[in-house]
Amino acid sequence: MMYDIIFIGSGHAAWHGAQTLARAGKKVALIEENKVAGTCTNFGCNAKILLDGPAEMIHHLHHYHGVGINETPDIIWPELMAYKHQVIDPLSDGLARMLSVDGIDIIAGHAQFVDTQTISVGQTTYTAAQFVIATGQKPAKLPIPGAELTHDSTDFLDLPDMPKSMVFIGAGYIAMEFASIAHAAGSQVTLIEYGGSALNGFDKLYAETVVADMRAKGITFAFNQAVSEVKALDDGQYVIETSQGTRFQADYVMDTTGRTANIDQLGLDSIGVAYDRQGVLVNDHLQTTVHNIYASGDVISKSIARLTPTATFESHYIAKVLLGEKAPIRYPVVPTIAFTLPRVAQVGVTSQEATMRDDLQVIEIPYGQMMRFQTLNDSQAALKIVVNTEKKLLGAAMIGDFAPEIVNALVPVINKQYTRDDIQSQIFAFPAHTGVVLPMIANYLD
Ligand SMILES: Cc1cc2nc3c(=O)[nH]c(=O)nc-3n(C[C@H](O)[C@H](O)[C@H](O)COP(=O)(O)OP(=O)(O)OC[C@H]3O[C@@H](n4cnc5c(N)ncnc54)[C@H](O)[C@@H]3O)c2cc1C
Ligand SMILES: NC(=O)c1ccc[n+]([C@@H]2O[C@H](COP(=O)([O-])OP(=O)(O)OC[C@H]3O[C@@H](n4cnc5c(N)ncnc54)[C@H](O)[C@@H]3O)[C@@H](O)[C@H]2O)c1
Repeated sequence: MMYDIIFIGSGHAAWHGAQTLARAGKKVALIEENKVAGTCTNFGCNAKILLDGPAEMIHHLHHYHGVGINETPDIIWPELMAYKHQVIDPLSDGLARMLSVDGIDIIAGHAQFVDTQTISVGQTTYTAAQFVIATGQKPAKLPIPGAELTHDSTDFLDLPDMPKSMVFIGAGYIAMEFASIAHAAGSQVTLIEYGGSALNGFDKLYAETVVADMRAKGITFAFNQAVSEVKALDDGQYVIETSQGTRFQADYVMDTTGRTANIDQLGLDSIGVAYDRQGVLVNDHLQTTVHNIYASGDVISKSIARLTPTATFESHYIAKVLLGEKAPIRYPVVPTIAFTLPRVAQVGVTSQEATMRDDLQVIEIPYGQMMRFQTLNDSQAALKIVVNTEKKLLGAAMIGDFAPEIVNALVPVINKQYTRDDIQSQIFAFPAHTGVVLPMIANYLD
């Protein structure tokens, strides 16, 4: 079969662009070896945020302990997991149906390049004028004895019962988010982190505040410890040893030490597509070292955050390029959120970066303290904003239960370089969190 464009993968890095191209009259196929719709929909964001819901609710209720609420409900994990299956499982077929309406073919199986115009799936070959590698990432496995005894994020999001105790190796996004969920669901949780801090990339103070909050709830952290071996005990538990000589014991061990590009057995070497340890190399048009082959999403070797919205942005951009766009890709600021309890978020220039530059100022706004009638006793809620000498917003870090909504509200303020008047000439609903924070920020703009 001859196509105009074949996407390898069917996640956000693929299907948005595929849809645009098909609607523009191109003959398009997606090749998918697992569930259609990729990681975010099936094994990532969507399932995660659904399972986090009751944990978030309990976290909110805690703010009212002693001031109107005295009991916290329990999470019935098997019931919640059944609900997750009910909501998440049909999404894949739903997307497949939607894509077929646009005339997009979905080919099931593992794709491997034969040459720069041909790809094989099992015994069948398909040709295309252009290809997009959108194969994402897979969970990393530590190269240690007993690695096969550890579990990954996909296993966690499918747990039929919540183990009594869990060890997370690492304290990045996945470990911190899942540890919060597991703890709320009754598990005794320990995180063992190789570095000296959690949530690298987020504001240091806010990341430390989240760790302190999690510790206060009873979650254990061990920093500066490299896990060296995992052993199974006869009673079904596991021992986790570190190079520093510390031993931990738990019913379930999660390897949450990062993710690596899905480029094995794709045949990249044979056709000359270059890659490094981070993924496929691309130019500023997302073109690989082979002119008719592009790459999109998590599989790219890039400094930009590997997130669903960035994968979606790249997918849209590639569709435009394949339809004649000449301009190089220009990323707007990328907001990112760790769905811990409390949440932390970051967009644009970080406060750490700003403190090293004379032309930037960091302003702290402890809005949780200032707006206690509204912030549900979430008194730690706070923002650090970065403004330049022209008093324009360049970045912001924040902590608090409503950080996900606030960070998104700040995206246009940064991208469109809003002035004070741009904000003050609009009416925002009150007492919504964004309706409080935006006018506060306006005071610091010109
Ligand atoms: C647990 C977890 C939680 C996350 N939470 C968030 C969040 O809250 N917010 C956020 O923005 N991001 C989140 N992410 C990141 C987000 O899921 C990814 O950035 C996003 O899915 C990337 O999309 P993609 O299309 O590049 O890759 P994927 O969605 O991984 O899609 C790649 C697809 O390619 C297929 N594939 C691979 N190799 C082949 C092959 N050779 N042949 C055929 N098919 C192949 C795979 O099966 C997969 O379906 C999370 C990730 C995880 C793991
Ligand atoms: N909310 C979100 O947007 C979200 C949520 C989950 C995942 N993601 C995506 O998934 C990616 C992967 O997440 P992740 O949490 O697996 O990776 P990560 O890179 O965020 O964190 C991995 C952590 O493991 C630690 N580590 C590495 N080797 C170790 C060892 N031997 N012993 C102990 N600790 C060790 C690292 O120091 C790091 O802190 C993220 O970078 C992001 O792109 C995003």
